[in-house]
Amino acid sequence: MNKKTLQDLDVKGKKVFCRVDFNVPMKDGEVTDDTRIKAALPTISYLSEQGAIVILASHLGRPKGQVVEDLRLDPVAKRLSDLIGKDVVKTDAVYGKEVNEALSQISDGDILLIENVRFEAGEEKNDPQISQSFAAMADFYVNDAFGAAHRAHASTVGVAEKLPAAAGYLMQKEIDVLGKALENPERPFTAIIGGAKVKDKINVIDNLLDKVDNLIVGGGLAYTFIKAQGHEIGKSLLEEDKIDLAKEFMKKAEEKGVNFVLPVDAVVADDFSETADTKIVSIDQIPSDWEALDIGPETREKYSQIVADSKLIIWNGPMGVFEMNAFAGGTKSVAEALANTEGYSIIGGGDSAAAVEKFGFAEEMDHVSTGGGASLEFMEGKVLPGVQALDDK
Ligand SMILES: Nc1ncnc2c1ncn2[C@@H]1O[C@H](COP(=O)(O)OP(=O)(O)OP(=O)(O)O)[C@@H](O)[C@H]1O
Ligand SMILES: O=C(O)[C@H](O)COP(=O)(O)O
Repeated sequence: MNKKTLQDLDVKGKKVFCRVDFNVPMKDGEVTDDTRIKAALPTISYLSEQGAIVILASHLGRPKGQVVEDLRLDPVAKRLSDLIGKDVVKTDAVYGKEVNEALSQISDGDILLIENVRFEAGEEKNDPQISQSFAAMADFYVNDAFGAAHRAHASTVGVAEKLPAAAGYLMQKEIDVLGKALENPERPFTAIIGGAKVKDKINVIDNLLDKVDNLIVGGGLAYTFIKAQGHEIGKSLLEEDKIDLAKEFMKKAEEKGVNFVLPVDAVVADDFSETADTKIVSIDQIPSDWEALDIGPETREKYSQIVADSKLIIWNGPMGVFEMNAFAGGTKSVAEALANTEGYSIIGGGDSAAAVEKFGFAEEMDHVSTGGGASLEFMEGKVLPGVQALDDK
């Protein structure tokens, strides 16, 4: 990475405003998945051990500039404190008198978490007044929030422009792993793209077709491609206006010598429900009033074999409606293949990360990105504003 990192800052006795992505799932006031908090610990511990005063900032949910009681960061502060084995001071304000008072009472090495930055309307607008308030609190800015690096907000971009700004360890690792994979891949390089909508994955597929040896498509978006091949897909997910684009992608793959792989069979259901009647059919035999909700056994076998034969695999988006047990088998098989391959396995965040976690394979993966939208935009080849705003080396 060509950006400054923690090693470039002398933080002893200084205040560091550190943006993290603590946008974690919560239920009844408890953090239900602390993956993102754990992922930020190396940076937080390092800053604290170096004797910096660590001012942490994060968003949680989308409160849209209002105070939403359920989106306060107190449960996060508690979990962080348990994980790091140290008190974490939490303020109810994002900036201002309360935060300044708290800061005046803490010592080098201490950690303070300000309130959900999205309680302030100016955060998402990258309002210069808010970023100035953040900058006024500190001597340095560190961004460790890879998951929010695709957002150009006051706490991710504005403040970075007002202070000496460097990447934290998590940010550095995410950019290094994903960047290296896309720029200088070990081959065979396989991308597996799933999920629901072609329109959300257009730029990812387009960018990956320039880089991969195998492009595997699964999930709901596969059926627009199956339709483009001339097969009937019954009531399966279809984006009619993307059929021509699907044809273009298949043509581009052929021209580039990319092995473009689509399902050969599917689990079809007579209803979008856990209790629907289901059967396995060949991909050209989808009944007109049924819908394909998972890849079939032959497809699973085929995809798993390609994964086993690859040196590098990047996966984004589930193979079926994995939230329902009846249609989770395809996603589980692919997750298992990634867990078992000798190739380097990268999970592109969001639903796919949730799926590998659900099936118990997360530990087996080489890299599970903490970014959902951010990893997707990175794979699209976009420059992430939160990274761009950091100081060059
Ligand atoms: N065959 C299918 N028919 C309908 N929906 C499907 C099918 N396969 C997968 N899905 C649904 O796709 C959804 C995920 O799609 P979406 O495009 O939102 O995810 P994603 O954003 O690609 O995932 P990620 O968060 O990993 O980037 C899941 O909720 C899943 O149930
Ligand atoms: O969960 C995420 O993907 C990040 O925290 C970004 O959240 P956002 O989509 O609400 O900006």
